[in-house]
Amino acid sequence: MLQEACSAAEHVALQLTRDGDSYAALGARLRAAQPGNVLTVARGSSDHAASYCAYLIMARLGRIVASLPMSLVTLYRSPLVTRDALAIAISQSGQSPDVIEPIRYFREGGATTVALVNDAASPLAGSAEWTLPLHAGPELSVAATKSFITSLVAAARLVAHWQDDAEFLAQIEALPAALRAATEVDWSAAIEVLAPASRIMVVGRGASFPVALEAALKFKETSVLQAEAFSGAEIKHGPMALIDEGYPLLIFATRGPTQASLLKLAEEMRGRGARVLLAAPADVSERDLTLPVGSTPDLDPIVAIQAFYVMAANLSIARGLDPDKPRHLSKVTKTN
Ligand SMILES: N[C@@H]1[C@@H](O)[C@H](O)[C@@H](COP(=O)(O)O)O[C@@H]1O
Repeated sequence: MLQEACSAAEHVALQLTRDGDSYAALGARLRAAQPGNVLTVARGSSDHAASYCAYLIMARLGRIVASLPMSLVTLYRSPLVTRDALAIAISQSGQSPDVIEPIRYFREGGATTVALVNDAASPLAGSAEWTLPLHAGPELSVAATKSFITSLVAAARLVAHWQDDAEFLAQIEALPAALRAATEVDWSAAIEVLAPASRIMVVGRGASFPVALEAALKFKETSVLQAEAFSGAEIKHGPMALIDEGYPLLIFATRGPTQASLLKLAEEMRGRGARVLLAAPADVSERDLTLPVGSTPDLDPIVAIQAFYVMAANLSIARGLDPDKPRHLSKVTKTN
């Protein structure tokens, strides 16, 4: 896991040299077609990448995006309207029927279908009209790392080309260097707190919420740690009742409109006795962990999760586990 996570920068660099014409052609098609409905289809870590993709599309293009509810196509056989739709699937393996079947359904119904997929020979890759490979190389560890990071980058490229935004594209080009630097950040303070922990809340908001979801899944998969992700706006609507003395909270306070509210939340939760691990950029003096940044706040989550992955792999080992062999889990899980 650690090795694969640390190789993300080189795979992102490779991805950025590939498929530029396809992304540009897809961007032109989307600007011309102006899809009315946009939906994402993905599972596990890939679904968290899809949440980031949805955030970028909504924030930068103003299009409303929904995550296709599970089972609607595969089990309910619901007669979903496909006209004017854009369906985006994200997957490392491209194997799960509940990702493949909806993409086939939407394609047959005339929608624009896109697969951001690592295995370019997979059934998913063959099902979508537009297949954009992640170029993450073989990923052997059960826990997705480099495929997640390359999915986020592919999502950002898709949006940049859809917007035809040269500035955002240039900012994306700077990601490999930022990712390399992020592998060097020292998050050992988190390991000290979390090695003996039995539960944790992971908090993000806006662009950082997808990485909070991803971090919580990694804690479960590789550290057998009961972890729940919440938006900073949700904590007070119920979850806060769980907070008692020493309750661990990891907060991803990336830059942007939500940062101030997350810093305030950190202070308030400290006041209630929580053991807060505030991950924030270097200019935030009250941080516990330094969050590396990208060239623009919308790319910060990509760099943030890179720093987190290094810590998560080491935490798993500190807890006496093998991050590459989580119990009960498989690399490829086929659900329908
Ligand atoms: N244990 C793995 C997860 O880590 C992964 O995120 C999910 C989605 O996989 P894929 O991206 O291949 O569709 O499948 C499995 O359940």
